[in-house]
Amino acid sequence: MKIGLFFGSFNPIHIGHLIIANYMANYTDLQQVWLVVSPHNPLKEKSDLINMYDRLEMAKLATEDAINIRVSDVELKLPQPSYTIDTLTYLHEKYPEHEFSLIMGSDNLASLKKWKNYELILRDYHIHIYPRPGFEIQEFKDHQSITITETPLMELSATFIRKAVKEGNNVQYFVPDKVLKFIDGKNLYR
Ligand SMILES: Nc1ncnc2c1ncn2[C@@H]1O[C@H](COP(=O)(O)OP(=O)(O)OP(=O)(O)O)[C@@H](O)[C@H]1O
Ligand SMILES: O=C(O)c1ccc[n+]([C@@H]2O[C@H](COP(=O)([O-])O)[C@@H](O)[C@H]2O)c1
Repeated sequence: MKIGLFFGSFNPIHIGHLIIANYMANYTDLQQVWLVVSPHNPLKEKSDLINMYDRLEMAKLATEDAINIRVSDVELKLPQPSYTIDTLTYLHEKYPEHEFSLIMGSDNLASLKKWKNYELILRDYHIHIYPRPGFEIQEFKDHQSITITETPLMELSATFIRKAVKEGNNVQYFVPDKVLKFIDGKNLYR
């Protein structure tokens, strides 16, 4: 099966992520998208990161009824911080029957050279890029491993949502209802 891996902290998952996942899972040649919850992105501060089990749970709640979208907890069991090449190698060995590729925003493509063994990622895996405003696709544009998609965009960030919740603002519709209830029920991000 052709599976697109969408890595993120998902702190929390929001409709910006879900629009990308749905587009990739249902409008491209990918048959499934797996949301891979990263305990700790090697290039990000850990400061306002809530625990990985709550982030995993929210990703699952958000995609319970989704078509062709699954959530993977693989990085929760691997060493931290989570280097994408290590996760790809692990998945490739564990599921030889699947063909894995990556789903990545143009913001991440712009900093790909800082990733561990990025040349190996580019050599061995296909990458589906979606545009992020402010991050023009320049480098790697014509690389054989890169496909640029026309994904609809919703410019929302988890940072915006965390700040809004902290300030007592209403984030209904920015995250799915089940995620909103989970955040309220556990008093997260206050
Ligand atoms: N609104 C959005 N539209 C498209 N892609 C997004 C959006 N928000 C985040 N992404 C992408 O989703 C991936 C996972 O993102 P991540 O979980 O770090 O979320 P984030 O909203 O960017 O988080 P934060 O604000 O905490 O940095 C990243 O590659 C990021 O570029
Ligand atoms: O492998 C790396 O070196 C690497 C460096 C930076 C980011 N990543 C992964 O990319 C994913 C999305 O990154 P971000 O910055 O949008 O949160 C996240 O899950 C990280 O684990 C991976």
